[in-house]
Amino acid sequence: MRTAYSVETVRAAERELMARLPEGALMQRAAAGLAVACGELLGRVYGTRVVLLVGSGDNGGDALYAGARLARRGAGVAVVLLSPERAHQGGLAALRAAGGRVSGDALRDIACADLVVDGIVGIGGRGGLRPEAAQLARAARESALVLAVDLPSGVDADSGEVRGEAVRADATVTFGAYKPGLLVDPARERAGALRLVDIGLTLPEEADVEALQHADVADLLPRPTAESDKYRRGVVGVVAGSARYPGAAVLAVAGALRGGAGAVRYVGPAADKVLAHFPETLVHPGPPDKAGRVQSWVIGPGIGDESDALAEVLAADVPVLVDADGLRFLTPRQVRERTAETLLTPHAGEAAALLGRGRDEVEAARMESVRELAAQYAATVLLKGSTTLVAGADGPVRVNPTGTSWLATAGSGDVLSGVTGSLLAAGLTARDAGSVGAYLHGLAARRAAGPGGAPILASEVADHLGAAWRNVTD
Ligand SMILES: NC(=O)C1=CN([C@@H]2O[C@H](COP(=O)(O)OP(=O)(O)OC[C@H]3O[C@@H](n4cnc5c(N)ncnc54)[C@H](OP(=O)(O)O)[C@@H]3O)[C@@H](O)[C@H]2O)[C@@H](O)CC1
Ligand SMILES: [K+]
Repeated sequence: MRTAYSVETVRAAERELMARLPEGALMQRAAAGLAVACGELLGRVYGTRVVLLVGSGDNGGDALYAGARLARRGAGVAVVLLSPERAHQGGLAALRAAGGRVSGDALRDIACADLVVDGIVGIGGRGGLRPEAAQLARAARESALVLAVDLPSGVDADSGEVRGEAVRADATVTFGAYKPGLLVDPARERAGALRLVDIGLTLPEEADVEALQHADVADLLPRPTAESDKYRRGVVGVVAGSARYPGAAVLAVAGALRGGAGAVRYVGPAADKVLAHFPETLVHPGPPDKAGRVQSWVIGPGIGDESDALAEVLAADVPVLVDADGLRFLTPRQVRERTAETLLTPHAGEAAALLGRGRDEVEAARMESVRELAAQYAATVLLKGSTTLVAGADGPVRVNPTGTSWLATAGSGDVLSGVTGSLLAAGLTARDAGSVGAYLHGLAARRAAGPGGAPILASEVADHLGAAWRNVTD
């Protein structure tokens, strides 16, 4: 599991450790790790040109000490001081002693640099870059590799929000723990390749944000045993599609058949189309409460105005996943009254409608939005997007690390609903089903898109779910 911790938690852990170590020891650890990462990014150190952008805090201190190490190994190091009178004095002295110099012409030095190190601001930052820093960051981006110290300056460490301009880095070296913003867009996209330098912090067991990795997913995936039959493995009921949108039914069933449940029961008007594609489906014209037993329901993709079916499904005492059209008729009260789990899977536009705000506001503040929805509905919420998030009423927010922008294609959400609902039927909690479903779905899309990337169909994502599953468990 990759974990991330809020600034408050990281600061508390730092204080606790600093009290036990000689002054400056933590910064030296950070700087040593940073210098190694700079060397690796450059390929060689001797004879290279490095520019440090240094702000008024300890983030700049890290950059200065790392710069001193690089200068001692033969790099030409120039520092641009954004706030000369407040720069870290010890770091500046160390850089000078190692042969580094203060830049007299920032833009010219940046134009000749091989590497620009962004030590403008770290976890003490507020808001986007100030104008002078923004200009330097743009220049750096145009002419050199950019490595961010702890965080790309200008991004919010806790939420991943970018309010104004921010550095766009090729790589980010972060200290002690990943910060939530490094895993969540829009900030994640500014961070480039991530590297964690261990500085010896002791962190709480429960993280603020976590991202499943292959091994975590392999542990969570349902596995049939010798005693399993199709009913014991779970039956997922799918209420999807309509005369107008029969394809949504086919795609949701395509996902559900590959999500680990023993059987898929389709309920709705597109049974013929579903059977034509997947003869293994059990079908029923409805209503859902007459369709037979299921261990979970998926409702919503392409159902149009079928609000009666929604009320019936929500009245069932099994986990329910509500997606797409199903979200249009949902009230917080209906969900809060349920005893079994509910998983809502909106994209940003649907989340915005549920929250009564603009889509852009949700995109800009994804973490806050998903947490707020989960609290309002007392449900688990999977917010789809470039970094899909899964949040419950409490506990860490899960970030999906396997997403790809090729997934932004019609019908891919229907496939996700199906596979995730199937995992619910197989007995996973809503948090696990949501995060495992998103993980497999993302991997399947990457496989469908191929190594170089290419447009994909939602049905191809479904076709690759089996390969994604094997990829995780092999
Ligand atoms: N603690 C430790 O043990 C360790 C800490 N470590 C390192 O320290 C970093 C945290 O250092 P920090 O607390 O000094 O804050 P930091 O982020 O450098 O800057 C804050 C200053 O920036 C300014 N400022 C604010 N917003 C701004 C903006 N948008 N644009 C421009 N400037 C802005 C603001 O000053 P202002 O101008 O507002 O008065 C404020 O004073 C951390 O990220 C890690 O790298 C490592 O060495 C490991 C050990
Ligand atoms: K930084």
